[in-house]
Amino acid sequence: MSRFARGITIVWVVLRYGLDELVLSTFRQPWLRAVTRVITFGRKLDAPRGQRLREALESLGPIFVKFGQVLSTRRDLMPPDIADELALLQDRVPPFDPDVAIATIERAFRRPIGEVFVSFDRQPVASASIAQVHFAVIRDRQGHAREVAVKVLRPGMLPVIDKDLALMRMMAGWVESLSADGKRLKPREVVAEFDNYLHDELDLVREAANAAQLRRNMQGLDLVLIPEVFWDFCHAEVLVMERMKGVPINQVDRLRSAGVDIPKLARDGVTIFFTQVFRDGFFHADMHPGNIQVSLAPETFGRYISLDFGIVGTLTEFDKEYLAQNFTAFFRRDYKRVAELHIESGWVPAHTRVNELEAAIRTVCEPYFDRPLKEISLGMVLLRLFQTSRRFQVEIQPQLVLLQKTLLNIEGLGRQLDPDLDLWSTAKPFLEKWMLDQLGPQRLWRELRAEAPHYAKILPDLPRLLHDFLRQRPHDNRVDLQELLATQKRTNRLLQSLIYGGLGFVLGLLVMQLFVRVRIF
Ligand SMILES: Nc1ncnc2c1ncn2[C@@H]1O[C@H](COP(=O)(O)OP(=O)(O)OP(=O)(O)O)[C@@H](O)[C@H]1O
Repeated sequence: MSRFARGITIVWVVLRYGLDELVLSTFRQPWLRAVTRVITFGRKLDAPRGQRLREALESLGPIFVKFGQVLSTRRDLMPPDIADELALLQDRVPPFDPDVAIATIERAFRRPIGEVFVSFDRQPVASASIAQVHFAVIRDRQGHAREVAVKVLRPGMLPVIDKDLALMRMMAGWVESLSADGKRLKPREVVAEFDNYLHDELDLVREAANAAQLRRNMQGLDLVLIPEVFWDFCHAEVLVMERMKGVPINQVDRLRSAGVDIPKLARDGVTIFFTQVFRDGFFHADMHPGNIQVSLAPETFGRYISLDFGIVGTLTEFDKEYLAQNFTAFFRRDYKRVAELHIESGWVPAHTRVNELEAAIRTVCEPYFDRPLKEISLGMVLLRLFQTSRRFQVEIQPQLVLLQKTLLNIEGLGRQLDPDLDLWSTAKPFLEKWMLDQLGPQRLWRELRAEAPHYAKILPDLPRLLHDFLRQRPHDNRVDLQELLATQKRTNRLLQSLIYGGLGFVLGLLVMQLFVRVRIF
């Protein structure tokens, strides 16, 4: 379909489902509203607006469905009724022909399928808009037969995606320029984010790399299994990984009757997530129940199995600091500190008044303390904080929005498993440890260690640099020598004060840690 015809289809769907009503009331051009009312005269719009939007996206095809799914997670931008309805969107599409999957694999590896795999199941186990999964058997480097899951990209997706994205960008531009409310919703920014997200999903090597990194990070925690990636069998369009065998996490009765400790499972989920966020700064950000299973195998009984690594979040030290400081200030009900943190970070425009921001934050946060601490949802706190900050023109970083969304998923999942889950006492040790880590001597030691390779590189050059320096000086060696001795004395004094100062600093930190431990929580 040409772009023009696709554009017409979209306009027709918009009118048919009454989506114009969602934005028209805010359109600045009264004539446009009048024209639309004439064209759509007699139209019946009984269903609620969220449902109409969901049905319209479904009728526009899988890329729009994915867009709706992504939008549903942006609760900081959407009214709740629309976000709830969009969350119902299912990325279910009929599987594509296995011969097409086989052709993609053969093209990727330039070998017939029989030479790539020992065996290959033609029947897919799952099929979504971007990819489908087949089970197969490979022979690994050691010659052992290994059961694998093979993810194959749906062919010809790139042009479809690019065409739909171009139309979405155009529509976003219209909404932004025609509607008074348009700028606040930042439609062009949302589409640009979606563009990144889709293009990332089209590169399975990227997903494989995410899986490998998470697997490495999670080793030793003994709470979660991540499939091994078989790099010899990976390509941008094909991902081959260890086949995992578990029970989907939403089959709680089955898990319970198999003897899984469900409250522990709930706590483990929170522990895994906080370890990923606060220890590694690298977290699985697509934690919906379809991507989580539980192992019942004797040697890994009760451990999580994580699947689908298309979306991960990365946090910088700055992001982690923002989160930890805000959470701790929040739990101390120190809203002034929360406001100051936003201003110190430079995210709020300079003219913002701290007390106004503080009052707004107090208004959204205080109602949470009406309930027991263990029931407070950190995801919700963050969401409210972001919504408030937006009113003060704070740009919230996408990785923090991703984190907030995942936090809501994890908490939702945890509470589903165990309604008595004490989120705060599970999360607290992580924040505590992280704060101590940031303030304590570990940080100094870590930073010195990080700089060590740099010193190792410049130290051998020092004699030469000194020699070069002296050669450039006039040839009055006596003066040079005196100067050098004076400099050396100064350096010695400086070194002495540095050592004493450093010792004092480390001691100070140790003492401070004791106070911090008492004061923060
Ligand atoms: N390593 C694996 N071992 C066993 N089954 C797997 C594995 N990877 C994927 N699957 C199966 O395939 C399904 C889809 O996988 P995945 O979620 O990675 O695909 P997707 O195309 O990203 O789907 P969606 O976008 O709907 O999440 C999983 O729910 C699971 O049933």
